[in-house]
Amino acid sequence: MPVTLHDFPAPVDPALLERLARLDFPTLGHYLEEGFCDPRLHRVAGERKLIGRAVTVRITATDSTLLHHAAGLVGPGDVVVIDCGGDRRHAPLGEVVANALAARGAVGAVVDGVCTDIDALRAVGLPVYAYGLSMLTTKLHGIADGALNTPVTCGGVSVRAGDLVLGDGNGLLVAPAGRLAAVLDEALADDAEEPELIADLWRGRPLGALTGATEVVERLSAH
Ligand SMILES: O=C([O-])CC(=O)C(=O)O
Ligand SMILES: [Mg+2]
Repeated sequence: MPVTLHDFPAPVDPALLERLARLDFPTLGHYLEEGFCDPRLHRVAGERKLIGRAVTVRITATDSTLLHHAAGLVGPGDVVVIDCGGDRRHAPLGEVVANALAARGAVGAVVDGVCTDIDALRAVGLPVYAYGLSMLTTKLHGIADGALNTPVTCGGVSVRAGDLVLGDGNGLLVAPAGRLAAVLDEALADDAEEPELIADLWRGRPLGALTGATEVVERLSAH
């Protein structure tokens, strides 16, 4: 099986990125159902919010040769999404790969597996998401299998090169730009209204009265 190399995706509209960056990402959880990664795939390093364009790399369980190659091709705003073929034992990313990505302007990495060098990774500051940590790493075996920028699976979600990757301490969402753009106005409006909602709660208004839930429950329970 050969190694497959596809082109890098088109750039993402900077205005969309700028508006998404202002959003509290879990607000999207009120509007979307698809694209949320398995919550066990969590942030292990990099406290800042993650937002960028997916570059996908599929490697085999034990061999990260293609990832090392791809690390020299990524650019500003990229998020490297690494499909390890389901492996959760061999870490393909640690201090060196994280520095390689950060040095080229990449804004994050997502490993559908484990990563290593956790203390050094935290010092790099690049947001990294993984299922966990491991001392056992991948090697440069040069196995003739793997793909760059073809669809991969990450956290149970299908990821295409060019999808947007949004992450914070709550988890990860991967979606095409259009799907996010379609709900962004409403989500930003929700965020803007939230301080007033919370202030009303402290003024003594019940949550169900403010959201309409109490009226629904009364109707549903009426005989
Ligand atoms: O080098 C690798 O393939 C994994 C690693 O330990 C690092 O990135 O520091
Ligand atoms: Mg290392």
